[in-house]
Amino acid sequence: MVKFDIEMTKKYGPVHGVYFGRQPLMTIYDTSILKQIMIKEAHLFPNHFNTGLFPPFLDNFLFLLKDEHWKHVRSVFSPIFSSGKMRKMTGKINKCCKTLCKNLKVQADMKRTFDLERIYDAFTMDMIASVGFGVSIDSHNDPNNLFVRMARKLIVNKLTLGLVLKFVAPWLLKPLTRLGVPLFEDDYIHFFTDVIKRTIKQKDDDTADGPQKDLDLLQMLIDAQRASANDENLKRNNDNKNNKDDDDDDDDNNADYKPKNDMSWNDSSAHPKGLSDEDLLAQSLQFFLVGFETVSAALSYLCYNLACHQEHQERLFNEVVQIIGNEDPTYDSIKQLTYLDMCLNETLRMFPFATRADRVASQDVTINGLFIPKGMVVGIPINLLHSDPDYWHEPHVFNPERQGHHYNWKVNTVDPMRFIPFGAGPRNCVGMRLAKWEIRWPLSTSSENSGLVFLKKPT
Ligand code: HEM
Repeated sequence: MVKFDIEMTKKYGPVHGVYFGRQPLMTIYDTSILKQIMIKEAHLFPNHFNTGLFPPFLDNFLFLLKDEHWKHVRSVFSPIFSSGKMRKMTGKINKCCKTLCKNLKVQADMKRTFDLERIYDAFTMDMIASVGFGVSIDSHNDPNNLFVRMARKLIVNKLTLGLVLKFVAPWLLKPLTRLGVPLFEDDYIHFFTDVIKRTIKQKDDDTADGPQKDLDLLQMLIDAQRASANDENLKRNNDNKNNKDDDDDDDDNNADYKPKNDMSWNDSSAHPKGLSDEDLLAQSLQFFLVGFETVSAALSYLCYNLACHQEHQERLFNEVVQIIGNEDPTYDSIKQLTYLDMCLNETLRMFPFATRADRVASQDVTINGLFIPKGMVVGIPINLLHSDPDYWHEPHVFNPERQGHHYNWKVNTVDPMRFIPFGAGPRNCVGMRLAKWEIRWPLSTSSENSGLVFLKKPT
């Protein structure tokens, strides 16, 4: 994709067009225009492009929601990723990391090469099951577990008759469904609906005995759903976001971004109160859809980079030993691992999972002299922005130092729009903080006693 973007940009300039099916798509490789689209004039580009490649029961997931519905669900959803809430998951995350270390040690003791990506894939599955749903599994050693099988079905999103029809002849979906033709696989939907119902029931039983200590995202989502059903609670929920205790770190690249006029998070007035049950189901399923491959791939790429660069790996190892030692990492101790953060950012620069982002123009608009018609999809070539040699010296070299303070893009050395692995503006990645913790945590656990694997440069 990046090769295609480079060739198109060379041939046709920083603004050029392609078609996605019948949908025209304008790729823009000009950071001053992108800043307007994603941040300053974000209210004119409020939505992502729906390619139509998801089954209908996933159309309600945040990434695809539009306008007021999106605004409402996001305002309910984003507080569950605050640092205060993350801290409450420490026990669960440490448990998954211990399972990971145990599995890595077994492989290392066998003294032969193994597929690290498969191990991180299983670890990410365990994390989502535990942090997302409060379900404790070891999917590396128990790949046939029902929860794992259902989650994988959801992630793989097999091409079904329904999906093909949704793309080429959507008007056929309703009559065929009425005739009972099986169009989509839906056993995993029934499975997760049942998990949610049981969690709600469990939650009601637990609250009768007092508040719970160890929370998972689904429980928080249910809390948020209930709170949002009542204006007073919703206001309190949103006020919490400004509470320093609850949200006290600056993981958010867009932390200084203040939503403009009608993009305000607190505006729930324009949408009916509460989250519907479909919203709740879709938002919990999205932990897999957007939180699985992204985290697993970033972890694997980070380890690949460290394997290829022993000097960086050793510096990171020393930092972990010095700050964490043989203790279990905590939210606050991991925050002190600045070199780890630099290595992660550099990895996300080189290998951004989302090679492209997009926005749809909600009306005719002219930005810096460029006319963008209503309905036009704007393509944002993240990979190209991260790898242009005019801005990143030797872009394909892993150089964590360039992510340090003296190089920091925040102090103008590099335009901030040239490092957007999680997107930018109000429509950026809502799970960014969780994602970064899920990646940093296992690497902070790799101290001697818990089975550090010293990686060898791949041959
Ligand atoms: C390394 C891991 C991840 C990367 C690189 C990543 C990247 C992205 C990107 C580029 C976008 C589009 C942003 C934009 O258009 O400006 C996005 C959106 C989103 N991400 Fe992530 N993501 C990651 C992990 C996660 C996780 C763990 C979750 C949640 C559990 C998550 C939830 C979402 C959601 C819900 C959206 C849509 C937000 C909206 O439309 O309001 N992501 N992500």
